[in-house]
Amino acid sequence: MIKLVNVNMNFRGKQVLKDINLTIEQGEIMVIIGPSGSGKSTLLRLIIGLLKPTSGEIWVNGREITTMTEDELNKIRLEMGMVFQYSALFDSMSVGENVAFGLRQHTDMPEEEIARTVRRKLRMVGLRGQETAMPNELSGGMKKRVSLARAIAIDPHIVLYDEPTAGLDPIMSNTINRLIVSTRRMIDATSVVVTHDMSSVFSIADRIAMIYGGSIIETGTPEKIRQSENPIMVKFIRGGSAESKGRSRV
Ligand SMILES: Nc1ncnc2c1ncn2[C@@H]1O[C@H](COP(=O)(O)OP(=O)(O)OP(=O)(O)O)[C@@H](O)[C@H]1O
Repeated sequence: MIKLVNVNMNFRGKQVLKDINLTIEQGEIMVIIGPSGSGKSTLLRLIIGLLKPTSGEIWVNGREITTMTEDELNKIRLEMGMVFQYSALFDSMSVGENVAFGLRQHTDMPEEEIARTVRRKLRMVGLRGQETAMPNELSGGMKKRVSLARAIAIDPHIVLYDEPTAGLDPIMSNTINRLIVSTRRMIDATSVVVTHDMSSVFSIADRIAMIYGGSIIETGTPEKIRQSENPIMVKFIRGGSAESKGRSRV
């Protein structure tokens, strides 16, 4: 479970997140939406402990992380996997080495077991047998899938996704969305997904939180959000769809 209590974040005096209160239950897929610059990525970086809030508490699986040392945070991060916006694979390493990276860095798992785990995780994301491929031989969607396999290699309790379908065509976006849902089912992970892509939002979310100007203006199930009468939300849902269609043609 993830819980943010009265979280404020300022960058050089500019308030980027204002009094955020948000609870994400164990096993839930929470999708964070909001316009560009509203503070979505900042929220993810706070949850993974890359940023410390100006004030407020952040609880991850029952522990308050804002007062932790870097060593303590590194341990907590082992319970989290992150899928970065641009996949962030190591280009000089093969697919298998990318997926194995965290296991080699943070566990003393024997090589045979690492190889078995890598094989299993690649199978989960539909990339069976791609261990020796290099990232530059892969399409954007395949890179995203490798990035997901790497994020879940150490069986995290929490998976964070930053714009997982950005730049992908609608078919590959659907594949990634199905993987987000099946990953939650397979490893019972709590998932936080930041996205602009409104078609993804409604197909994967258990709940949606809308950030606007640094504040959460509405939280609820997809049905509740669809029926929202908040003019900002109504406008965003319509505009967001148009934006995601435009982007997917690129
Ligand atoms: N390290 C930083 N230093 C100063 N300002 C920052 C920093 N990180 C983010 N900001 C500012 O905080 C605001 C929110 O940024 P953030 O990246 O969280 O928004 P976002 O909702 O994820 O936007 P996008 O959808 O465009 O990725 C922006 O005005 C940004 O310029």
